Amino acid sequence: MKITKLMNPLKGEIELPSDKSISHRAVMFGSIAKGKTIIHRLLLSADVKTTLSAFQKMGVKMKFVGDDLEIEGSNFHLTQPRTSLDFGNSGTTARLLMGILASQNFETHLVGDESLLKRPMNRVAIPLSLMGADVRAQGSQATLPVTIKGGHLNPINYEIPVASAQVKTSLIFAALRAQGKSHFIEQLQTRDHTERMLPLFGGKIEVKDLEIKVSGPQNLFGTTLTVPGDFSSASFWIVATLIVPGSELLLKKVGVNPTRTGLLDIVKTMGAKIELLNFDHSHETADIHVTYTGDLRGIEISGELIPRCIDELPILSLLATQATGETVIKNAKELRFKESDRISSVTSLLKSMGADITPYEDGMIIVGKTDLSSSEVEANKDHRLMMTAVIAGLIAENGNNLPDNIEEIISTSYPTFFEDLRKICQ
Ligand SMILES: O=C(O)C1=C[C@@H](OP(=O)(O)O)[C@@H](O)[C@H](O)C1
Ligand SMILES: C=C(OP(=O)(O)O)C(=O)O
Repeated sequence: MKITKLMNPLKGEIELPSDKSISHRAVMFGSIAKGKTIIHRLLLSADVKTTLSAFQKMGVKMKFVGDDLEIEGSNFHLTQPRTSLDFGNSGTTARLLMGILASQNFETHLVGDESLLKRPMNRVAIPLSLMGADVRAQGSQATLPVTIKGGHLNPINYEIPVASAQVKTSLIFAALRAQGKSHFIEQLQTRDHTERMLPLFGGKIEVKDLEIKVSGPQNLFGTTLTVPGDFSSASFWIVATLIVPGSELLLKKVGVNPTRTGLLDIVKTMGAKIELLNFDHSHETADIHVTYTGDLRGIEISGELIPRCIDELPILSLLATQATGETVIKNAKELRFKESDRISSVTSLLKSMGADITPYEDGMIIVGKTDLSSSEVEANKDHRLMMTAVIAGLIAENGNNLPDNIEEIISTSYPTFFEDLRKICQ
């Protein structure tokens, strides 16, 4: 596929697809709760379909009624799947489900695609084993294929060594079924969708700054919930607006949970014109209005900001190529453990387009402003890298040549990405 340089600004509005992290959790909570859960606006991306199919294979009944998904919860009584569970490209499905499977009294074999097979699972395998689950995996990183046999769980006191919402959530799921009170400490605040959703299902959790306490065993009860628009998906259009001269977009009903919106703080500090309108407190959504100004400056992105923008760092790196001066991204080693090693994949993508970008062990330094040139983009199973390549193509002399299966890769999180792009191109 070829993406060509835009001659006109981006204009109009987009209603964002629903949030991937929240969709995964809504399906998981609905599947382990007792009774019926109704989910409005579930994201039907490849990763979320992976989560749906895993629970169906473990006996959970679900059906669509109109646009709503209705789940008949299992009350934590899942059944052993007849085949391996294939988690495809989805790290969230793999790590969170291991936390749920840790309390299930049967053995399950877990596999994934070539990208997921490389991603470390020891971050959940170690604490879940300490709680009593039997986890067998590959090598020192405990990569997939994993065999997990759950059962009786003990509570633990555990300082989570990496800033990871996936690890935190996996442990919360396990702690809900342990005999006693578990106590976790996070290194930095990561996305808190699980902590917010658990009480909606009747669960109890104590959260104070970076400390979390969960008593088990607890039962959960089905509920009705609506998934907000995905801020991470919105970030591609925010950056597109900020780099295509004359652009102006309204992004509607986007989730603006502060643990996710580091990119808003970052682009404001860089000098962007961006505002939140129509804030809806009950759903924590807002419309984001963003306007091109053209005079952005490089900044440092580090520390507590990193978990608040972890999935936005590829597209922020593109933005940095269009800002004056140096952008320094550090404390972001976690980028190396995503769908690709995002420090090296982002560096090679932007370098191939002529950017001044230097990779480091835990980040990158990008010096702008650079006129980007066209590139033959290599196929990569990383949806966020591929969306970054598309947006970069909108400003590159002669555009970008993209891999043929790019739509399929992007459907991991954003199945209507190209439809939305066409809507705002004039
Ligand atoms: O909990 C989640 O839904 C996610 C947490 C983050 O991963 P880590 O927990 O590995 O940082 C993020 O990168 C991923 O896209 C989704
Ligand atoms: C890292 C991501 O997802 P996951 O870990 O679920 O594969 C992502 O969506 O950028």
